[in-house]
This record gives sequence, C-alpha cells and structure tokens, in this order.
Amino acid sequence: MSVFQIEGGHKLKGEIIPQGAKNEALQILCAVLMTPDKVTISNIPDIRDVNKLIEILGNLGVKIQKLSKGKFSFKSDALNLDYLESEQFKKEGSALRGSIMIVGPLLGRFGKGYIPKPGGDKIGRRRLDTHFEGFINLGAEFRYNKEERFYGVEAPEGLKGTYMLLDEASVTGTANIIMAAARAEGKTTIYNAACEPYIQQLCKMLNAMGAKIEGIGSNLLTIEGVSELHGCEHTVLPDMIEIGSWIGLAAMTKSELTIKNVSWDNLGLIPDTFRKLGITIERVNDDIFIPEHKDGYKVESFIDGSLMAISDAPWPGFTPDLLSIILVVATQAQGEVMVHQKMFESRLFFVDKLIDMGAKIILCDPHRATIIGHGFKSQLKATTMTSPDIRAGISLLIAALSAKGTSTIHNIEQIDRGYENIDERLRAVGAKIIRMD
Ligand SMILES: CC(=O)N[C@H]1[C@@H](OP(=O)(O)OP(=O)(O)OC[C@H]2O[C@@H](n3ccc(=O)[nH]c3=O)[C@H](O)[C@@H]2O)O[C@H](CO)[C@@H](O)[C@@H]1O
Ligand SMILES: C=C(OP(=O)(O)O)C(=O)O
Repeated sequence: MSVFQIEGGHKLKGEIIPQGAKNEALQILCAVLMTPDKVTISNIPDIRDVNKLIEILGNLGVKIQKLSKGKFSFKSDALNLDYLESEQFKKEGSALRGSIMIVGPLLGRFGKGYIPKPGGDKIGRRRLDTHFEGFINLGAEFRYNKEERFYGVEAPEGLKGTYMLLDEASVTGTANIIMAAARAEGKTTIYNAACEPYIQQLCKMLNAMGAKIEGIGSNLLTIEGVSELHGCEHTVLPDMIEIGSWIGLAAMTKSELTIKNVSWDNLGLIPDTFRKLGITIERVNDDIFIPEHKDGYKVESFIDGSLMAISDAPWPGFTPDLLSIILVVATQAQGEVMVHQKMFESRLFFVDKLIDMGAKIILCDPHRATIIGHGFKSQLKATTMTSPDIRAGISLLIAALSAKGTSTIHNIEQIDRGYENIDERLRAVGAKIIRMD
C-alpha cells in the first residue's frame, strides 16, 4: 500500500484544472451499454474507480479505444453476458460503487442484469432497495443470493413503464432506473428522483442517444420508452467535489489559487457554503479565484445569531461528499460550526485524527460534530494517519498540508479512487508531497 509524506506549512500558488467528475463518469460509462453504436466520451478522469469500471466494461465485451487523454470510444455491439455470472465478475463488480449502474442498462436492453454487492466507501449503510424496487415496478423479477451477496433482475418479456415514487432520492438508484425505463414500453414517471448534475448529464446524454426524458433537473422525471438508442458524443463536467476540495485547500493553507473552468452554473450551493465559513470566492468568467486569506476567515452566523450549522441534503441541497472538507476547513476558521452529516452514519469518525493534530472538535454523535476554530492562532501538528475513505482522505491531506511538520498518510489508494494524480498536481502549485510505494 502506498503512502504520502507531506511537509506542511507551505503556501501554494497557481492554477488548477479540475478533473472530470467521478460520479458522473461512472453513470455515463454504464450508459454506453445501452446501444450497439459507438459512444465517444471526453473528460473521463484517470482515477482508480473509473479505470476499474472501464476494465469491467472491457471484460463484458465492450470494444474500447483510447483516443487521447480522457477521451475514449466504446462500442457495445457484441457483449459477453456470460461474464456477468462468472467468479471474475463477482470479484471485479464488488470493488467499487459505480458498477451497480450496469444493471439498469443491461436489464433495459437484454432483459437481465446481475451485480455482486457493490463496494465504495464504508461510510455507513448503503442499501440498494431503491434500485431494485424501481426495477420491480418496471416489471422485473428480483432475486438475491444472500450467501454470495449477489443480486439479479430479469424481465424476459421486457419492461413496462409505470408511475413510481422513490423511497429516497438515491443518486445511483435514480440513474439505474432511468436507464432501464428508457428502454421500457410506454411512459415511466419517477417522482422523488435525484437530480444532481450527474443525473442531469446522464439524461442529456440519453436524449442525445434518442431517449425521451423530460423534467431534467427536477425531482419529477417522465421517460417515454424507445425501442432502440444510438451512438453519441458526451463530455463529462468538471468534478464539483474536487473543486470544493481545492477551495478548502486554498483557504486552509492561506494560498492564492485559481480553479479553471469550473462550470459555475453546475456548482449549486457549493460556493455559498464555503462563503459561510468566511472564505472569499471570486467568479472570474468560468474560473474560481481564491485570494490569499492573510487574516484567516471568519464564520458567519445565522440572522438570529445562532451557531452556524452546515448539513447535507439531496440536490439542490449541499452534497454530503463535501462535508468532511467543510469540517477540516472549519478547524482553522474564526468561530464555531456544527457539521451535520445526515445521510451517512460513519463518515465523521475521522475527526479523531484531526483531534490528534490539535483541532478542537467535539463529536456529538455519529452524525454531528462541533468545531471550535483556531483562527490560525495555533497550527495543527503533523502526525501519522490512515485514510478511512475518499473524502476523509483528502480532508486529512488538506490538514497535513496546513500542519507544522511532516505528516504521513497511509492507505492513499482511497484518495486515488477519486483524485487524479493528486500528488503531481499539488507539487505543481508548490506543495511538498512525496508518494512512497
Ligand atoms: C458513485 C456515486 O455516485 N456515489 C455517490 C452517490 O452514492 P449512492 O447513489 O450510493 O448514494 P444514495 O444517493 O443512494 O444514498 C446515500 C445515502 O444517503 C441516504 N439518503 C439518500 C437520499 C435521501 O433522500 N435521504 C437519505 O438519507 C441513503 O440512505 C444512503 O445511506 O450519492 C451519494 C449521496 O449524494 C454520494 O455520497 C456518493 O458519492
Ligand atoms: C462516497 C463516495 O463515493 P462512492 O459512492 O463511490 O463510495 C464519494 O465520492 O464521496
């Protein structure tokens, strides 16, 4: 397992180009299974999870061509569906979360889809009921092998459109159901649909392939099923979670950074949420400019003077994937903040490591932490830590870059799941970070 060694306390300066969005890429890559025609995708991030999914597609028989950096073509005209029942698939499919989204396209096009219990971050319960209830509503038969933790859906007669109200606005669940419904007979209405930019992008791509989806960007989608889809070209948006991570990094290391071509209109509440911590974020065309915060940043309070609380919610609420970064940035703010992680129950335990480094944090319960900011009056101290999940990992990395002394982070494969070449890109703006295998 690889390790990062980080000499903290240095200011960074320069420009960062965000990578393509991990969570969008995972959906879009699954959608290439929906047509025998060629699909060309640009801005695919070169990260572990995405590369694992591309490998699964290859093993499933998709013809894949790398055209240039981040640009690939895919042709799913001769798939090997036997792979889905192989031991190899059981191993490969369970290595990441995004693999779950191959089920919808396969069910819609071939009448069957299988998946082992998918992996991804161990950040609490991550049930799949919404996905399978959606497929069942469309007429699929569901089976689950508890021993092997292997899920299957079959619809030899095809799927039938229907109305459904999702029990929760699951991101990957909505994507899966949309892809199945796009090939169902008749009209499907999905209420309480997730509507993250990832989902909006997927719907736009499917419409470009000939699907008929309306209500994009809302929680009420209607999908008129079609009997075939054709090829298309698609470009993945910049990764809003990576953009938020760079904002946090700039503030916490008092660095001046420009984040290029962020697609502002797709960032939702992200800039304003960091502004609540007192961070200055300037819009320059489609870039974000973060000036050096020489005097630190001061947390705002609510109109009635009560303590600032930042929590997650399904889009257009604030994404849960940036709360760990908010939390670490709050450790150096002037003022107090309560971070409330409503969706996941095991995502805040990494605060132990920050407390070891000298941060003032009270973990109130598994979902809530109160942070009493140092206001840069005292620096965090370097330490040795292990990255428990992708976003805690990047948060610890940000803490280490701002800390006094040299820190070591183990299990950086977690960070590599979602951040492309992070050490090289950090070095390019002046960070002192070494990767050791
Ligand atoms: C590969 C991928 O795209 N992963 C993202 C996706 O995961 P994923 O699609 O797996 O997450 P879901 O949207 O299904 O749900 C995440 C968690 O939130 C809970 N929940 C969800 C909706 C809701 O209205 N109320 C609620 O409590 C669920 O029970 C679950 O524990 O969405 C999550 C939520 O934005 C993100 O953290 C993940 O990065
Ligand atoms: C939780 C995340 O990813 P995954 O769903 O792939 O585990 C994330 O990207 O923050």
